[in-house]
Amino acid sequence: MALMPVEQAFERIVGDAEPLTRTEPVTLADALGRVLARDLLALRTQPPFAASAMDGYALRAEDAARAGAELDVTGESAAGHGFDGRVGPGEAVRIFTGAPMPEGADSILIQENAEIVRPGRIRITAPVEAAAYVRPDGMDFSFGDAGLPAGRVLDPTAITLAAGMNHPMLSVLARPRVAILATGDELRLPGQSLAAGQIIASNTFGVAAMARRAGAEIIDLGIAADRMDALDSAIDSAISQGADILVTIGGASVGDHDLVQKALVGHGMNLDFWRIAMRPGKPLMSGSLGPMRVLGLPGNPASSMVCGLLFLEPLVARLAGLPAPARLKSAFVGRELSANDQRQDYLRARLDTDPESGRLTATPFDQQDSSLMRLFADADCLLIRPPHAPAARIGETCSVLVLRP
Ligand SMILES: Nc1nc2c(c(=O)[nH]1)N[C@H]1C(S)=C(S)[C@@H](COP(=O)(O)OP(=O)(O)OC[C@H]3O[C@@H](n4cnc5c(N)ncnc54)[C@H](O)[C@@H]3O)O[C@H]1N2
Ligand code: MOO
Repeated sequence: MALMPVEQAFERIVGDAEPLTRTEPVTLADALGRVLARDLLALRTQPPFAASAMDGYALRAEDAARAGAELDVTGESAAGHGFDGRVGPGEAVRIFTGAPMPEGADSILIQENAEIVRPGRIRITAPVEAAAYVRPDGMDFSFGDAGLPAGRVLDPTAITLAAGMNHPMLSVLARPRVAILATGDELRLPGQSLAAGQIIASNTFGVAAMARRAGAEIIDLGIAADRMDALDSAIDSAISQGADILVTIGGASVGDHDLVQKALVGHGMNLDFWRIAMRPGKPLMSGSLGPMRVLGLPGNPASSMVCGLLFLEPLVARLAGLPAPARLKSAFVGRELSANDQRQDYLRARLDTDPESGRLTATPFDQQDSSLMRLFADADCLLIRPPHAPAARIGETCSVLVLRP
């Protein structure tokens, strides 16, 4: 199989992906970042009564058209405790923000424009305009009004509106279920003691974090040894737990112990493509096993991270109904670069921002071996070198993927 160009691979993996149709109820407290599954209508009217927007006096504007007019204060209306009587000519009712307008009153005199002549009597120091500081009922929304559309990502303002419309629970799209399987006889978990030749299965944690950040729920399948029976039972487990995506890590290349593809094909996986024209990440594999999508990431830590950023993150976001982070930016090249071969390079690089112009300069690190994770954690971006790009000089324009947008 020829190496698949990166853009084509993206189209094959992400192009036709649609948000999941499964839904689940969540409380308002758990709604942050979730995606509304149905249009949300108001279950009440807000405000449910004409209300004062200020602390002051409720009165009839015709009694307060000139400074110097005096009025009798006949009662009080506070939020939660309205005034039962009626405001008649020459009368006012003490009122507070959010309190119901008493009957007969049509306007609010703010208290800064009132002098207390004596208890129960005020003088107006500035004329009051008709309807001043009155919020009519339903000013925000009325029962049955459209509040939030299906597909809306629930951020703090949307959650406040949903609560105000009297929805204690919200129906949201289910999170895509991403099963993650590390493969390799050499792998142990962080904290376990290591025998000679063993290393830590570190990638799974980063790939899981990446998927969760993009909106996934994680199914941790642990580590499978490089044996068909171990791989078979892990694949069975992903299927039985209803994974939407199975991500395998390692065993994707051409070595004698790289059995992942064989095990998946044995389960009936439809292999879409294997091997892609990029560096790092060449042995990337994509396929489907029934309704479950399968992404086989290479084992090298930098390779799995780059493949995760390019393909897993946008796929998860798409299935979750969430926008993928905008990572692509333009920058200047910070060091000379040699001509590229047929694989699209993603070079771990430092990104400097000119404090005055805001211009970005990306300077790739000297070392780019795909096993180096310390450098990756130091990097701010990945500088993209297209296939067959000629040598680049300092100051040329390039594209970068920012790692912390
Ligand atoms: N003859 C060839 N050899 C290799 C080729 C090739 O085309 N011809 N491709 C190379 C490329 S490119 C990559 S990338 C690697 C990827 O190989 P695999 O996906 O089969 O990965 P493994 O061999 O299982 O592991 C590679 C490396 O990464 C370590 N590893 C594996 N899993 C994890 C994990 N979960 N956390 C941390 N580290 C992990 C593993 O111990 C190896 O050191 O193949 C090249 N070879
Ligand atoms: O693609 Mo491998 O990821 O170059 O090391």
